[in-house]
Amino acid sequence: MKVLVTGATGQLGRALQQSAPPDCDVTAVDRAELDLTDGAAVRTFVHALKPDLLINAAAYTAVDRAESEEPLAHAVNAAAVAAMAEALKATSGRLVQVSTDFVFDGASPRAYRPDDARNPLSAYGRTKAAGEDAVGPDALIVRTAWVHAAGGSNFVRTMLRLMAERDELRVVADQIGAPTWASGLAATIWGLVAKDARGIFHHTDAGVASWYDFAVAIQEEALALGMLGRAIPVIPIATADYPTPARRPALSLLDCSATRGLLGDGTTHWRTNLRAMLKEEQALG
Ligand SMILES: NC(=O)C1=CN([C@@H]2O[C@H](COP(=O)(O)OP(=O)(O)OC[C@H]3O[C@@H](n4cnc5c(N)ncnc54)[C@H](OP(=O)(O)O)[C@@H]3O)[C@@H](O)[C@H]2O)C=CC1
Ligand SMILES: Cc1cn([C@H]2C[C@H](O)[C@@H](COP(=O)(O)OP(=O)(O)O[C@H]3O[C@@H](C)C(=O)[C@@H](O)[C@H]3O)O2)c(=O)[nH]c1=O
Ligand SMILES: [Mg+2]
Repeated sequence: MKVLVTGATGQLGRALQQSAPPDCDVTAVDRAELDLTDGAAVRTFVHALKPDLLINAAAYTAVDRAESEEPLAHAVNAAAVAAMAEALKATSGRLVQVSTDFVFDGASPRAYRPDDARNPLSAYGRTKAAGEDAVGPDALIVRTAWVHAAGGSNFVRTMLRLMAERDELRVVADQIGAPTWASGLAATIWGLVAKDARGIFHHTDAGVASWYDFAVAIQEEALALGMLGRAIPVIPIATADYPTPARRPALSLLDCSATRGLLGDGTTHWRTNLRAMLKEEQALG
């Protein structure tokens, strides 16, 4: 099977390349090879390669910056997806689109199911919701949340940097979600592809955390691995005390039971995967 992966240098793009099944012939493209803001280039590329499958792991992921760059975020997160869908319709290829918990408003008292109503609070969330709407009838959409990978741009590496630089950290304790290791997400995407799944599926690591809980765990695990020299106080705060340009959901857990049911497997707790990610991060040096 011929597979095109976009976002080759991103967290998920890398993980997808590392875990591609042997029967998949993967072409992975970065921004220099295919700029997603150029819709004509996207269509031309797909028409030339004629992939059986396109996994779109590229996205504009700077949540706060998107508030002042929504047209650019929309071009990458939605218009490019429409161009992919249009070209794949002509070449009879399938599309896998990756989306986010930030399409929800976080006001639900329970974990979001795939068919729950969306109500994004941020420009990033709006552009990702528009991307979901652009995929065409036969696509697979995989929503995930709080993704991290060694070497990537993520909360874990931000915390490691700040914990080395500062004498204390204040982290919001009233935004609840589920951290997710890119490697497990990639395995789930390949598993859903193998099952020829269509429609919307959810994948996060098992368990629940606030960003504050996540930060505390990051410090504890990094200290245990010798990645930090000393412990600093990590102080739980309210969202109101950490103003950001983008609004974020308060409770954005994703109900992953349909995915687990289809794949017949379980997920690993986020803390176990955090430890695995940190070991890889340490090995990168
Ligand atoms: N990170 C997270 O916490 C979450 C991510 N998601 C979704 O998962 C998917 C994968 O995210 P993740 O791997 O973490 O994201 P990353 O930010 O790690 O990677 C995004 C990739 O997209 C590329 N990209 C951005 N703009 C363009 C462009 N104009 N043309 C071509 N490539 C471009 C980036 O290239 P470059 O390096 O050159 O900028 C980068 O390789 C995305 O759909 C994201 O929305 C969902 C939930 C949580
Ligand atoms: C650095 C820092 C952040 N925070 C807060 C801000 C925010 O509410 C929360 C997380 O911050 P970040 O900016 O790292 O996370 P953010 O980039 O918003 O993460 C999101 O990215 C997009 C791509 C997604 O799709 C989401 O699932 C989610 O992973 O932590 C603190 O409270 N203290 C701090 O020192
Ligand atoms: Mg971020």
